[in-house]
Amino acid sequence: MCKVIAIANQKGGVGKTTTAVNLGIGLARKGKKVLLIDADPQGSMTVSLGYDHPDELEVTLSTVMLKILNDGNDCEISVEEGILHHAEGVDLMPANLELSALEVYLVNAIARESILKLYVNAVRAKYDYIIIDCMPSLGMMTINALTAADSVLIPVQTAYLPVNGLQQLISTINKVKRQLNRKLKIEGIVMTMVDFRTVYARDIFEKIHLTYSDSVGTFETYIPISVKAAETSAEGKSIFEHCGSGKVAIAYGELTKELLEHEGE
Ligand SMILES: Nc1ncnc2c1ncn2[C@@H]1O[C@H](COP(=O)(O)OP(=O)(O)OP(=O)(O)O)[C@@H](O)[C@H]1O
Ligand SMILES: [Mg+2]
Repeated sequence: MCKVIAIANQKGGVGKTTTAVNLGIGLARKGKKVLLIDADPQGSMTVSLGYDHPDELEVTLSTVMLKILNDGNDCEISVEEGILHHAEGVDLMPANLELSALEVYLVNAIARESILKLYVNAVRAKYDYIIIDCMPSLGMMTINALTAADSVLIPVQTAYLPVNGLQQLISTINKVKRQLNRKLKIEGIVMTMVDFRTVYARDIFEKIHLTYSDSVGTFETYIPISVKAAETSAEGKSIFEHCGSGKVAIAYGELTKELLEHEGE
């Protein structure tokens, strides 16, 4: 059975892409077959896996989504089309700027929220996990990701208390759940870039736990701040390859285990 997880938060720079890449590769290191889907026109996931010029890629997520939009249910999707195979054992459906044009196009399309889901359904039999890296907005691409997903994992940066933003995200998730995807679950909040040297970090950390651990769920594992994490995206590697003994690699290893425990594995 394949599980599809969207990594979402409309706030920018909270660690969505870093979490999607390292959780995906963490799962692959545990023997799982993993597809990473870059659903952000910035192509950060594509670049951080070492594909430095996403605009030169011939087939990307926007190519396959456009095909589905044009052909509807008659569309034949080849499971290999556009897929890149990364050296660390994950597959990637890349993205580039064309995805923002597609997002505009989606607004007037029939079944506009379910286009990514049709793609995911066509390829999911091949994988144990599909992880979708969302863009920092609650626009049509993120709605597509939430509609295609079984669960959503929410990275939250502990630099400030993100109450309003989180409420808005949770209410969007609930709306998608009511109207488009009844089975959507919240996998939990993961706190990222945690820096207990700052005055407020522990305070915010505890407040988030207190406020959300029952209602939404929070992961026990948190991701500490480290320059090593920032370096990996420039290297096209995971944190496990870049600095396997460091605290961020250990944390992403723990996060992977915690996620597998959700499945009872
Ligand atoms: N644990 C960490 N410690 C230090 N820096 C980190 C850590 N995790 C991520 N970063 C860095 O913080 C920046 C933002 O991270 P990332 O790109 O993963 O966030 P994002 O939520 O995907 O951003 P966007 O909203 O633009 O898509 C990047 O430069 C990344 O390398
Ligand atoms: Mg990102």
